[in-house]
Amino acid sequence: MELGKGLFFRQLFEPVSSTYTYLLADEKSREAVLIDPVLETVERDLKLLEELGFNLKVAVNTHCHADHITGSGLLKNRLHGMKSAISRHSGAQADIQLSEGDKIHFGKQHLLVRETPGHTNGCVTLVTGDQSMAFTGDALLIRGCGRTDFQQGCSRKLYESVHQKVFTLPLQCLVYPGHDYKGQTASTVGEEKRFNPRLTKSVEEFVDIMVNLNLPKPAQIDRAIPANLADGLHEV
Ligand SMILES: N[C@@H](CCC(=O)N[C@@H](CSS)C(=O)NCC(=O)O)C(=O)O
Ligand SMILES: [Fe+2]
Repeated sequence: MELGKGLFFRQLFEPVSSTYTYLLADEKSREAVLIDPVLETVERDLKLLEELGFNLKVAVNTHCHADHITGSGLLKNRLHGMKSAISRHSGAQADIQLSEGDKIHFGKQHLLVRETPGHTNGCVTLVTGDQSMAFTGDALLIRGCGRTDFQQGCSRKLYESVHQKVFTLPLQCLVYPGHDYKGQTASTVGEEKRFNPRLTKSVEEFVDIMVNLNLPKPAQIDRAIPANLADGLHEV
């Protein structure tokens, strides 16, 4: 999809962990950013970058993932000069440690970092310069949100993050999550403010919903977290 002001955008999917990877690029300079690349789909992403003539500057992880190994480390090994990025609160290694208000530049475009802890301490939401798109990682999912029962999860913190840092964006801002398990691809801030079954509730009701989710552990958690703390380069 080519958007206004020369921003290229593509949503990519990894079916085993139901993870979305996002490719954004500046049409003119050909500089690109990948959000949440997955180890198993690195070859696909490299091929696409080469076919489209993009130069990957940064691979950014929205948080230290528990359900899949990031592709950022392998991409770094394959692409000279590319840098990895993650929140400084994540405890994970990366070339760039992100903080609230930081900008990730690619050509004339940028992504603004909004810290949205709660699913993990180091979760960030990345917002395009024109506030038309927000990449929410696992903080806000479509009609859902990230679980808060491991990795320093805190339901009250997550509720506050989403209300203060995502729901304050323009209503028409598109929401692109880190995962979807039901075949949904995107939402908007306005839709989630009206229809999200968890985050439209009071904070007390939200905490109660989250305590009672009773989700099984992600299948890959025991290998994914140690690997992702090392930028996806440590295998156990
Ligand atoms: N079954 C999947 C893991 C599903 C899961 O726990 N997803 C996380 C995001 S990945 S850390 C989550 O927060 N889910 C919230 C929800 O309400 O589903 C697997 O084995 O990988
Ligand atoms: Fe997660």
